Amino acid sequence: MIFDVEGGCFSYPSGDGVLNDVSFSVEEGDVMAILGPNGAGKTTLLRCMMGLLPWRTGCSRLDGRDIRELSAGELWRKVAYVPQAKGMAFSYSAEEMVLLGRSAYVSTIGQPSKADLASARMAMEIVGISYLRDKPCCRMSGGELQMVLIARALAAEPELLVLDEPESNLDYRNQLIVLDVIEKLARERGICSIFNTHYPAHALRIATKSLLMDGCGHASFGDSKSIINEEAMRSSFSVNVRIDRINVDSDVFDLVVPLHVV
Ligand SMILES: Nc1ncnc2c1ncn2[C@@H]1O[C@H](COP(=O)(O)OP(=O)(O)OP(=O)(O)O)[C@@H](O)[C@H]1O
Repeated sequence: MIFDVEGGCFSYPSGDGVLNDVSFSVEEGDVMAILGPNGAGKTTLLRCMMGLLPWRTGCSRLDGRDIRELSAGELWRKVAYVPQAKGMAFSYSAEEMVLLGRSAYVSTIGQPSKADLASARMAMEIVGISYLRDKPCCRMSGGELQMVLIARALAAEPELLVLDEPESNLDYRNQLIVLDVIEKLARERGICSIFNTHYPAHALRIATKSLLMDGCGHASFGDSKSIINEEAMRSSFSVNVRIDRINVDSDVFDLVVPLHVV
């Protein structure tokens, strides 16, 4: 699987250009982080790249084919979207919610098959939430719901997962669990993920590639360790940062410390 965007430009009818000539490419096993200040266009980019908003110029391609040429079924069998886990009014149980991820495979009048149920249960096992099977989504914590939404996306057996700020609103433990799941899916199953984040340290922790937006619609793309540097962070966020590394036992961690506003 190769997913790429070439020369993507977009502006809302109301205003200025939000995205100017954005290009990137990811493939099986990659994890890509999208970083940038508030309002830089991260969510807009996610929506444009999946075809939910129309590129003014440029295109998104899946395995070399412009996604506008693909049927909805062809696209959504390969790409799954994980929205932000903001409280949910649905009284569906976790299992029912995860089964919705099979909708690309179930006809509108059909019932989920045994294979659909098996896929849903496997997805819950992969993200470690089998114990939540019967819990109603409306009574879940943000962390539990985030994992259910990731499992729902996985139930579709996608090749590309697109996640909108998957670690926002989560405590330290749940942040690490979500990051570990994304990293493990890439490493063990080759599932590529693209995620928006406000945490550069998270990008350095799990993202092979990063796209850093500058607030004027432009973006730099490349290996995370080369893209996320002190100068680029200062230029993009107008904040001085210190990036350092620490060794803990045999692991190396990148620290990104915001120092002060420029
Ligand atoms: N539906 C819309 N109509 C018009 N302008 C919009 C719309 N949605 C977003 N915008 C504008 O587009 C710009 C980019 O918004 P977007 O939500 O993509 O930024 P973001 O980087 O995801 O921000 P944040 O980090 O705050 O979530 C902002 O100036 C925003 O006000």
